[in-house]
Amino acid sequence: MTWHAPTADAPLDAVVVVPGSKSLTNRYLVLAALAAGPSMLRGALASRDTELMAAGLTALGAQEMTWTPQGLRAGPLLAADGEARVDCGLAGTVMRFLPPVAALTGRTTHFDGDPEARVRPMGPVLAALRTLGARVDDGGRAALPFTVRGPLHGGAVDVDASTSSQFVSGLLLSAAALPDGLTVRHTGTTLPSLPHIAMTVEVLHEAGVRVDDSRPDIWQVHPGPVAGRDLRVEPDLSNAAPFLAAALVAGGTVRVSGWPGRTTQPGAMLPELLEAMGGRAERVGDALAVTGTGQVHGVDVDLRTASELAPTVAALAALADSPTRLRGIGHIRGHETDRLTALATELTRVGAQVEQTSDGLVVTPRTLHGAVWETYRDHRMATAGALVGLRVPGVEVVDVTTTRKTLPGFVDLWTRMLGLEA
Ligand SMILES: O=C(O)C1=C[C@@H](OP(=O)(O)O)[C@@H](O)[C@H](O)C1
Ligand SMILES: C=C(OP(=O)(O)O)C(=O)O
Repeated sequence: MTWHAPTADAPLDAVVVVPGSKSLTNRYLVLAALAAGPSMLRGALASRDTELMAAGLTALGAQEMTWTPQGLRAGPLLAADGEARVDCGLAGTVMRFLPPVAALTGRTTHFDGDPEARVRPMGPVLAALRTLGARVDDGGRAALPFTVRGPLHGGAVDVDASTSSQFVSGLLLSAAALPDGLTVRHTGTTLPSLPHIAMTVEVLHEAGVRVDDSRPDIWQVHPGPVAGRDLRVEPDLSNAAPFLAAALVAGGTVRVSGWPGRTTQPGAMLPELLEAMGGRAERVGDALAVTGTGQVHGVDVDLRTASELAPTVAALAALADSPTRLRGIGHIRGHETDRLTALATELTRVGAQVEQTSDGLVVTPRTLHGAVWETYRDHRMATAGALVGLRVPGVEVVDVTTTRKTLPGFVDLWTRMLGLEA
């Protein structure tokens, strides 16, 4: 089934309310399960990735995971017997954050996920768990499916997180529950997505956990209780990206409400990035408003701290008036799909000239034409196709419902932004 991406036939004038952040919701859920008392996550994201996280924590013994109109009520883990099973779907946060939690419970836990998840990198997490005393059976594949059994002792562990910052975040999130705490040292030459590690440190601090991150590439989590919390989840700024980018393509203004004044989300980079590509970004009340003219400029940008934005920026680049170079994102070959190949293939199919480099893409705009846009079960490939379709008639996005990974209401929000009936 394909979705006919609508073109924008007039400048935009829209307010978009984007649901809660996937990265924050799933961190808060893990900490809620490790806390001593109940938590309430107001504005939590309800999507496939967060539902899988809640279900995984329930399988591991979480007392409560209840969606209410106000948000998600989450209760701590209780001791439970027997073997547990966790379905990771295609969620990096579930497959990297839950194995340490499973090891803490001492139960044998079987992890698996979608076929596409079985090629996502897991080796450094599994090696770290073994170093810390857990038994891991992965059949030598260093990938899903695998079985984990605790106990887990703390201390210190080295991890090469050059293919995903989530290896570090996953270990840190569980570390306060270890009797000795845990010091994690990154040993690789590059480290992507530093803001996501800062996000992990920040949510730990907010839950009363002491973390020392004063040395580069080393994080020390002290043992201690995790506080149950009543909190509000920020909107997902990475999901806001294609909507704000739409203003550059179609002209007019798109406002995303509830934009945080300060945030660890990589979407913090969007105002500067969209300005470099030809927009104007300003705060209006609690919103970020982006205004465009319909003319998009190419950029040369290192996206290693914000690689989730790469599909949006690559789609914009194909509609620009000059070439774009994206750097620092070799690791996104291990995201939901090999995103460098997927973006190069689909942008080439609609007529752009795209070269893959070792750590990114060079996109040279050409006259584009409609085509079937494959999405490879990748939510951000679907939203990138929608963005190209704003300008290019006849873009047919395959399996647009893949957006339910983090944004189940995508098609509704997109058509409403265009002033069309949802
Ligand atoms: O910790 C997180 O919530 C995330 C970290 C990043 O992963 P990588 O470091 O693998 O890019 C990001 O791309 C992903 O979407 C979410
Ligand atoms: C890379 C992403 O997801 P995940 O959390 O599955 O790694 C993403 O959402 O762009």
